[in-house]
Amino acid sequence: MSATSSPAAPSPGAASATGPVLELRDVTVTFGGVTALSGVGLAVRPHQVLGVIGPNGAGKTTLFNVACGFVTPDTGTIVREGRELGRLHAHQLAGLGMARTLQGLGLFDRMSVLDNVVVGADRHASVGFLGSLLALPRAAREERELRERARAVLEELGIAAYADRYPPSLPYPVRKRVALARALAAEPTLLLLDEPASGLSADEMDELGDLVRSLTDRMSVMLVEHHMDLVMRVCDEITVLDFGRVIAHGTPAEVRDDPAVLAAYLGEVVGDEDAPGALPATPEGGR
Ligand SMILES: Nc1ncnc2c1ncn2[C@@H]1O[C@H](COP(=O)(O)OP(=O)(O)OP(=O)(O)O)[C@@H](O)[C@H]1O
Repeated sequence: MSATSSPAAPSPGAASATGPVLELRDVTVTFGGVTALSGVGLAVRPHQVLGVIGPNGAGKTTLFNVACGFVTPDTGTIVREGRELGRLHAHQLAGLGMARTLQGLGLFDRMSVLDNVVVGADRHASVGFLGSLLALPRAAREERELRERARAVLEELGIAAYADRYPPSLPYPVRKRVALARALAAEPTLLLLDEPASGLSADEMDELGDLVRSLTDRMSVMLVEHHMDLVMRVCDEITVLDFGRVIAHGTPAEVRDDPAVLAAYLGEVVGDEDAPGALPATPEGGR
């Protein structure tokens, strides 16, 4: 199965590299006696949505954590725009132009929605927390700009009306959008999404798909996701894992028809198209 280049045209101002914005090369991860990933390679290209799928236990979460730099592989390398990454802490991601959302959302319950998103936008602040405490004029200006950027992202995601609310009072799909807004506020060039569709209705998932596609003019996206219909609809390319190995890679159409992929999912879905992992029988607007 052959890799294809992204159909999305690069736009000025986003990632300038023509090579991959993120590469995993020959990555192996073991936990005790369990091999979670074995010799895995993948590449996220500029302005592309790369999907990562696989049955339960295939290694998707481990791969996501490796891509974020939170799990150090036993062997292999992670390369961000040509630069090899070592182990990272969460606060270092933004400086690398990376942002991610997690299944657990990780919102601050005692901060307003707007403040949660401001935390994400903070990457651009140069004065920092101490400057804010001392109320330096520059800090005040940066604070204003951060809040403006955060409000703009809330508008973009259609949740500006919730700016002054607190996460615990909001429905789950709105909280998911807040988590996404926080990631986008950092203006990343690479967005890593872990199961963004979990807990969403079919309509909400469609909206999420449109939104993810709309981001590709300014960033690349790696989407780790169970919901096959979403993956098939929004991804330019898909890497399929099973038992910690890449068993297929290609366009949605190529992956959908791959016998190895069908075999890997057979035990999981048995023709139940409503199941999260079910492979749709017909293309759903695949590009
Ligand atoms: N911290 C850990 N300690 C031991 N084994 C682990 C650990 N994390 C993952 N594993 C094992 O590694 C393998 C891959 O797990 P991983 O969670 O990455 O798969 P997954 O594709 O995300 O699964 P799911 O779809 O069920 O979330 C599994 O066999 C899992 O049991």
